[in-house]
Amino acid sequence: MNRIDAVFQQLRSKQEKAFVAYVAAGDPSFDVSLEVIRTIADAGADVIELGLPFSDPLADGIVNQMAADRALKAGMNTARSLDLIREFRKTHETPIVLFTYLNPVFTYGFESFHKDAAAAGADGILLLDLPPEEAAANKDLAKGEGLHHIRLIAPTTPQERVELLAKDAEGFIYALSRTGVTGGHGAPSDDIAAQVARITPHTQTPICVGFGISNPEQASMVAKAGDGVIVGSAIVKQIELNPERAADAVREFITPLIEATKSA
Ligand SMILES: O=P(O)(O)OC[C@@H](O)[C@@H](O)c1c[nH]c2ccccc12
Repeated sequence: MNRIDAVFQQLRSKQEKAFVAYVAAGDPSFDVSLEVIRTIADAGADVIELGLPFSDPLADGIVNQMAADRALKAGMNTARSLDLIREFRKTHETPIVLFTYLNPVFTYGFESFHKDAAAAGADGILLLDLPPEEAAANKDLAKGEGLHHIRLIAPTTPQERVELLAKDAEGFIYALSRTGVTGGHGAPSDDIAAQVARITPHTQTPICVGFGISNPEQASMVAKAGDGVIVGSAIVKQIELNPERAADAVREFITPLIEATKSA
């Protein structure tokens, strides 16, 4: 069974919500990044969303842009990101969703990317700029390799499209708490429950909510509305601020977020 499905099945039986942590692969270096993702897993995160650094991350705010930049400067690329997963898999079973844009995947080779990502130990792929209408070939490949294709639903997604996306969803659905790019300070809008309610009747697939979540109160509010909480920029910021003790800083930061998610 895909590790993502196994985790959500367990969570469902415990009636617990998922905590999903995003970091950029290789930020600020290969070795520190490996320590960071091991620490995130040990702290109790249910899924790791790992960003493959890309030079033109159009949906990312400044914090994630700078993280990708640090990683690229440290020599990260797609192949090294897969090495990072391979190293992580020697010690940990936490599911990994690879987040990236279409461009680096095309550069690497679409088919070999899916094959190599699955072989390295990835469990899902989120290709930000691959619309579902154009995803047919990708989906076949992803399925072929046992990788789940994670889909985004935004507050601006029309209802017919929500239904289309929900019907074919795999692993979990990524519901954006609001429009715009990642990071940002505004609290996620309080109609998150309404957002989730737009999707729930059309799928059995768990719905996780992300964008702009940075403190335990928000995590708790979001965990009550959906099946999981996704936090990115606020974690990445800890790495930016504490390059010398990145893993410890990340652990200290996410522990209360995970507690808030689990007790929601
Ligand atoms: O950073 P935030 O606001 O906590 O949002 C999650 C996010 O970082 C992560 O899921 C992500 C990184 N890059 C993205 C681009 C688009 C959508 C989502 C993402």
